[in-house]
Amino acid sequence: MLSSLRATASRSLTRSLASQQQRGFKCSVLGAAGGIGQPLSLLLKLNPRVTELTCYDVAPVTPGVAADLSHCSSNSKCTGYSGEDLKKALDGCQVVVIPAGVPRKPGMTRDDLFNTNASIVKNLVAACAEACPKACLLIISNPVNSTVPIASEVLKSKGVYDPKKLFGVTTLDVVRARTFIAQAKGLDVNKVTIPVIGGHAGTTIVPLISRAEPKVSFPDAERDALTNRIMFGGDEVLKAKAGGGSATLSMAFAGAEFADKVMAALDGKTGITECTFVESTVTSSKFFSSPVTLGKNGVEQIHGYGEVNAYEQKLINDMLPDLTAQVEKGIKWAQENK
Ligand SMILES: NC(=O)C1=CN([C@@H]2O[C@H](COP(=O)(O)OP(=O)(O)OC[C@H]3O[C@@H](n4cnc5c(N)ncnc54)[C@H](O)[C@@H]3O)[C@@H](O)[C@H]2O)C=CC1
Ligand SMILES: O=C([O-])CC(=O)C(=O)O
Repeated sequence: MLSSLRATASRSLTRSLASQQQRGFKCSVLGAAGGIGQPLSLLLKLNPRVTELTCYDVAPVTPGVAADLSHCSSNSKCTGYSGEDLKKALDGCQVVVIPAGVPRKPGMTRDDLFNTNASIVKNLVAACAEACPKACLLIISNPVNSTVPIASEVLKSKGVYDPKKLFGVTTLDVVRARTFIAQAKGLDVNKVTIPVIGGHAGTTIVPLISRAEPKVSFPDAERDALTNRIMFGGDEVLKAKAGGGSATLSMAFAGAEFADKVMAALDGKTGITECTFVESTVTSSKFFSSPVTLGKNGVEQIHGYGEVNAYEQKLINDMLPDLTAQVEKGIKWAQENK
């Protein structure tokens, strides 16, 4: 009798421990040998939600990058692929993060990258459509305002577009806003939240400082300077690197953070809301970044940007034509380059 009670108790303990266990994810980084790709792959290799990581890049060093990562003593397998082996890297992936493509040089806008990066993103997303059509795709390659619409068109043409699973990664804008506000007000950065909406290029990046938590306020000149610094944070790094590339380490941090949130939500964790650039009806732009609740199937609910002050509303109104044009440029290019 006692031993049967013990067996029942042990079975129920095992079941309850199993239910607490995290689901494991197979992830891929495309562009994994690059300035963002390498530190991003490292952070994903160390993420306990990741059980398998594949690294793909056109650079022949990529299997070596993966061999290097595979020696890290975390509970995930890591393999590397280059050249023709893209589909092998993507096979069975649930999450694919794409930082492949050329970065800016000083004096360039993100839109100047369009001609090169549009076809890189198109080809990589086409391979995802064939090898892992149900994966969540997290696009980092610039210009995000156009590459995400391009990705949507490619997925549509392959008959596998699920708008709930396509994300433009705008997390770096939020990371910068949190950091700069925490520095300005002497706050713990881990307790600062702020929505940053719109797109991911210059003035299309709109931080809603009036909605930061904890509440903060600035004299107008300081608010203007802070807003400008968040909008042009990428240029600050570009200038500081003086021809040596754009933001890589902070982007890897932001990309790994966003990928972790997506995986946590896929795994059933509730209440995760992040700003991300998705197909949207919040404004007249077909794609827009606003707070999005993530769930078991990717996007669960797209929230409006809520109440904003007159200053922020003007920033939104002023940039919407540019954002819309950049989105439409991506859609048109993809439709003409099937
Ligand atoms: N969304 C965001 O917030 C941010 C986006 N970016 C963007 O991320 C992209 C990558 O930046 P970095 O890592 O600094 O550049 P990088 O030049 O250091 O690395 C890019 C990598 O992509 C690889 N690549 C090129 N074509 C490829 C293809 N067809 N398939 C697979 N891999 C390919 C290259 O071999 C290289 O290793 C740029 O477009 C940059 O503008 C950068 C920072 C922030
Ligand atoms: O500025 C760039 O070109 C890279 C980028 O998107 C950023 O750092 O926000």
